[in-house]
Amino acid sequence: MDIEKVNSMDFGEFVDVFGNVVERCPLIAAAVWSQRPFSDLQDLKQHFYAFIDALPQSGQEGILRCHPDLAGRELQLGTLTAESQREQSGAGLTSLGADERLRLAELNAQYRARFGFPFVLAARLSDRAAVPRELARRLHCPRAQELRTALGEVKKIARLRLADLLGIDPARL
Ligand SMILES: NC(=O)NC1=NC(=O)NC1=O
Repeated sequence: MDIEKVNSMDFGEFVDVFGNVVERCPLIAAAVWSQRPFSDLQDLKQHFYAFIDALPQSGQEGILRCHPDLAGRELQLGTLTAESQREQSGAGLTSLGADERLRLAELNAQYRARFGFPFVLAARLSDRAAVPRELARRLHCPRAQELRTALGEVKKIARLRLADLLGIDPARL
């Protein structure tokens, strides 16, 4: 998909296509649509990032809270979005042993208890061994730093999802 096609989309089509670039936050795509026309595909991505960066902290934390836990209840219940299901299974999180799943659940609970939002990481850039390691490491970070780190992961997820939707290599975004 090229930038002319993106710029030609009406509101409904744009949100249908890009509404889950940020997990369960179609409002972001709705807001980005009003910024068209985009000069190129990188500019489109930058507008998603700029919206996230411009939010007050409460809004940024709200974005994190829209993310399902890694290897959590939604994965067990099969209620993940298609993108999240692909990302989590791609990281091997659908084939964890009971002890691995329990350890992740415990770490996720500790993380959420400490920060008040869920642990977010770009699962496609990680794997079943790295996820608990990263979670355990980030659990001890200062809150302000951890919020920045988590939003950075949201942007990585968004870039990979955008690249999929546009049919291009993520390195080009
Ligand atoms: N809590 C999370 O990090 N969730 C997720 N990361 C991904 O890459 N996909 C998800 O659903």
